[in-house]
Amino acid sequence: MNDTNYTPSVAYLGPEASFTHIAAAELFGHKGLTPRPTIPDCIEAVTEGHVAYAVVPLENALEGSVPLTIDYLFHGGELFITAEISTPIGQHLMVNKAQKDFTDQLESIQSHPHALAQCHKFLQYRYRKIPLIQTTSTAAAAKYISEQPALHIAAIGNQLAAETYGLHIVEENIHDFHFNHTRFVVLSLRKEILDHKNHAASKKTTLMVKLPEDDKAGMLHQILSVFSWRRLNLSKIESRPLKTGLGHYFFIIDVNESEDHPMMKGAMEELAALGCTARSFGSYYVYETDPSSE
Ligand SMILES: O=C(O)C(=O)Cc1ccccc1
Repeated sequence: MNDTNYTPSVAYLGPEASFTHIAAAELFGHKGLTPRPTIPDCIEAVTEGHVAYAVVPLENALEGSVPLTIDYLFHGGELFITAEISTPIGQHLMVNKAQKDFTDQLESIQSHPHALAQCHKFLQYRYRKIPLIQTTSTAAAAKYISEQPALHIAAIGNQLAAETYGLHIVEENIHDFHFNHTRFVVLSLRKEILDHKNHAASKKTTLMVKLPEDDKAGMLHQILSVFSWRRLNLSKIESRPLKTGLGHYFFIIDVNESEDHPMMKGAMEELAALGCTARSFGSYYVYETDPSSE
């Protein structure tokens, strides 16, 4: 990103005109981007060395974490986060142009599960009886309906998808809450920090913390105090299943500091002394898209 002659290869959750595509293009430009049909395909493209980076959605302000990304990132354990970009998300209902006069006859509405969930109230009140069909991305839904002019189906996705696939927008901005932002992360096999020349950004570190096997009362409190007395601000803590048994969890902790900060080094040492396993997924810049594009 700093060297204008170098074009990294970047896999993103496609097809063309997905929200992830927009986020990836914002960070890397359009050269070198290659769509993959699913989040695991994006991640495998990196782990198998086909591309240098993958851009995938990690978390949405309305819906929370994207489970597939969390699963492959934290349970895979090979990758690092090298940058984050947070973008506003506007969801629109769209149909094939051949269907624009038949929107009262819809037989299904398709989109990524997060997009369907972001529009839950709209769908509940306006299209209560219409089956909702999950797709691998919003753009996959848009592309599919563009190929099916005879079917009474709609997709939920962004403006670019409507333009790219020549669709008719039935209703704009159908997401239930105005503040609908998604965090996308750039993953790499190498621990590095992507420095985007034009954007000011804050730095953050993502940790995966596992409690000791002989869990004791107050353990989570002790973990939090490791950060609090050092004045290390946390921007997220989330428990996720360890997948070893009911009630077994690990914690994803985001700290608003770089891992090479002396206080962070001390925090990691204290976590180890408490018997926790703490793995850093890297320190990285957090970029925001221009709010005027919302
Ligand atoms: O990138 C997409 O288009 C996706 O389907 C993932 C997604 C879904 C909803 C909001 C942001 C990203």
